[in-house]
Amino acid sequence: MITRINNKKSGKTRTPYSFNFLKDPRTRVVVGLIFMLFSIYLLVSLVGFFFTGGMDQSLIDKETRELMTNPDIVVGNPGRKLGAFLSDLLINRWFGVSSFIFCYLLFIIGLRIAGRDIKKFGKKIIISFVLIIWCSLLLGYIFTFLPTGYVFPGGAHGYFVCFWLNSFIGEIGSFFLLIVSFAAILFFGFENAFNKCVTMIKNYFARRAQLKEERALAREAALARKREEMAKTEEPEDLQEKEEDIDTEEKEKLDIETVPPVEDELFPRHEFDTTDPDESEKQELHDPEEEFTTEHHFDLSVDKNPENQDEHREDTLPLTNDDIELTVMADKLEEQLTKNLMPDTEYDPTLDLSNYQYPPLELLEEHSSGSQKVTAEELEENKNTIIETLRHYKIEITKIKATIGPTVTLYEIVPAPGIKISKIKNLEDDIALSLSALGIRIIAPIPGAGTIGIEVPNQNPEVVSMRGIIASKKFQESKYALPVALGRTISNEPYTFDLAKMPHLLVAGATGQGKSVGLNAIITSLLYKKHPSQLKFVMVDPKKVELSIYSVIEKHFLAKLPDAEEAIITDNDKVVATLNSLCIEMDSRYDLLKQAHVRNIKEYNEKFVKRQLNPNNGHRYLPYIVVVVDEFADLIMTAGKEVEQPIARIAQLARAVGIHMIIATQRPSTNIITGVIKANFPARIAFKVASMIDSRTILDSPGANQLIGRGDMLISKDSEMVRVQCAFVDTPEVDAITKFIADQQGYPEAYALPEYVSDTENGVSGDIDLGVKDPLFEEAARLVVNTQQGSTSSIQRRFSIGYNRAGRIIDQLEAAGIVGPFEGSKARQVLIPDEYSLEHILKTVEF
Ligand SMILES: Nc1ncnc2c1ncn2[C@@H]1O[C@H](COP(=O)(O)OP(=O)(O)OP(=O)(O)O)[C@@H](O)[C@H]1O
Repeated sequence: MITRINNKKSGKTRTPYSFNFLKDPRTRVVVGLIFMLFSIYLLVSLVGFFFTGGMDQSLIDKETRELMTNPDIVVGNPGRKLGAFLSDLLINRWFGVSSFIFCYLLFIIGLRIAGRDIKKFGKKIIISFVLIIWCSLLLGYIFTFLPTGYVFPGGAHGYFVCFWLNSFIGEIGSFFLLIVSFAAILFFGFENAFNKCVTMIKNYFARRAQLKEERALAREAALARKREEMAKTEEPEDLQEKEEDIDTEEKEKLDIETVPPVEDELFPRHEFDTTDPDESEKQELHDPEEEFTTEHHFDLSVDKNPENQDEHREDTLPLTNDDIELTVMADKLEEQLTKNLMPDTEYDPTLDLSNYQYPPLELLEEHSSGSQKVTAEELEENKNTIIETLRHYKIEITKIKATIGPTVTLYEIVPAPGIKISKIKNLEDDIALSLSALGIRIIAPIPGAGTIGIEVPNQNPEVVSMRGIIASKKFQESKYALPVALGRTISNEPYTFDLAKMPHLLVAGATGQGKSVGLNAIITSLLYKKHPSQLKFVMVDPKKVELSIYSVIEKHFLAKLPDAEEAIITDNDKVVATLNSLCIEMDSRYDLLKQAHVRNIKEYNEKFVKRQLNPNNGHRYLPYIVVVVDEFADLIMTAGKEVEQPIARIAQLARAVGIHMIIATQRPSTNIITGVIKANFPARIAFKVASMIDSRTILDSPGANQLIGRGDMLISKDSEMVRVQCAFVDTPEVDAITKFIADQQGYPEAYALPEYVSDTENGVSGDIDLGVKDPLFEEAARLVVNTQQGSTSSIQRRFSIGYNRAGRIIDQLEAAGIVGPFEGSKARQVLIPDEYSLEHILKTVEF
């Protein structure tokens, strides 16, 4: 075996050294042992030198040959002649006291030869030599000013080099050189320790400053309480006098500073679900609520009980009862503070991808239909036909007004007094026949207008370009959480809405009527307005072709299961797992909201951005999640209840936590759009459907069957129905947008949804394989040590993983000796005090 080490002199070229003769492991062990024993022998001799060196001096000064051969010469060093000789050589003539490092060097070389793997062996050797030289210089420098006996602490090397240095750059110059070289050794040789020291010092000062403020605050609070109590018990006339007494007395004693009142946000109150054993574990260990309660119900008279005082004495200096309590309170505050020390600046979720560019408008095309506008003749003709047809049925009208839309023109009529509205409504088909046009829709009356509307399709419908809608002021200036620009209304107004308010969408339409274009319009408008950190899509596409176009933006905008290969889900089994995983995500988001005492994702994220929520407690910035299911019918047919249930659950609950669903189907029959689904999707979009029954299924009213197709749609929400011409966005445009996004830097991977283990898999997972280290093991270990909380649920929440996996990680942490065993309702004990010790364990832990 040929091993190479760094050449110590140049540090650049590598000189081979051969352990060929050590090929036999037995030889290696023996030689290694010799080195180690010799290092111990040397250590004993060096130590002995300090006791016997003076006496031995005259003996070893004799000629070496005589010293070695004459057995009558007896030296006092425990290593006898050789020991005395080597100690004198190393300490006095070479490097002084720092020669002790040679013992260490020999020992680790011995270990290495014996076959023990020593981490960073080369670095250790180099650092040892550098330290030998540096310590020798330091001692040489110090002892140029101090008298020495028979020992030169810096050795001849230290003495002579310093002597020369002092003459060359002076004592002060030498001093600075030593300091600088020491810092360099620390920095290059002990980089981790150096950085740790710097951060520790910084943290220490930051903590002290804040602690001082909080201590003063706590004292002030206690004082105020005492005053209050006094006010209750003392006679009014004595009160003022007493207060003054307390003020001066206590202030002198406690050195009170006036500080602003505590803000609740600094210590967010956490609530825990006591039904979850892990949560109660956590509660026992670090329940901020409990700490709060302790602070607020703090009563100076409580601890008159000597038993309680004893309890407190463990961590306080028992001066007076008041002092005991104040110190306990201050300690609790300190504990809180260490957990809550966070930077002052607001958290910027977009910072990870701060160079992200939103897609420019130029990627969209202008689908101009040129001269295809409604002509005056067409208007006049339609107007006359309507009047004549109605007259034919003895319906007189007093006024008619036309509003030209992109696909249809709305003729609003005001019937003569006494004409029943239902009569006109019943003539719908006759009027359609007279106008010889498909897609006539009569709105009787137009809500709020007091008129009757007749929508007549234009001979040359206009294509509404997505570009114009996205460019519209209404969309650009919208402040919606999830802004969607969908098309133009009958009066040519851009139609926009906030998906977050819908909160879910059901989209139906017969094949080829514009459903896919509609979905693309919704998705692209979101892509135009949202940063990747704010929005994630979960895309389900059983048809495998409709949404695949978005696969390239996986690392920017898509979310998927941790083990999924494709971000666009096409497999029905995966859909079930994904929907259930979304339910877990929903539940964990609810937990977070509950802990943060907010009602919805908007408030939660606002609080998080203001750094009022501590990421160490599992808090994280929550992106909105939009689930798009294209062809829901396929799913229901194959997976039935398995998909219906989670969809219904998400639809019922997910609004507050920012999960929204858009499900589309071309078969709006009642066995697909079931009562449960319908009840939970109040907002619905219908493209043209085949029959009135279909229209009723989707909209609860007829009308969708009378649409003219090609993006003509009815949107029903809040019991209001709007006819909108969907904006047209062509596949090449979507391609350009996704490519523009995909070409930019994204996250390392798609947004990971929590792992979902189905019940059937659960059965198997009983025998957890502890032999394979979980990929999250190290990160979880750091989390546990940093927060000093060993609970499964915090791991589950922090990494958005399933309970089983989090449990397996906790078991592995226990096996590695990082957390203690399961203790029922109590939290597991964290056995490692700090990250530094942890890193050491992580290097050595083996599975
Ligand atoms: N908003 C629109 N404006 C103009 N033309 C449109 C619009 N929407 C759709 N079309 C036309 O209709 C065609 C079919 O649209 P689309 O692919 O969206 O139908 P679909 O309902 O998704 O059909 P399928 O269910 O079979 O996928 C498009 O290729 C386009 O020519």
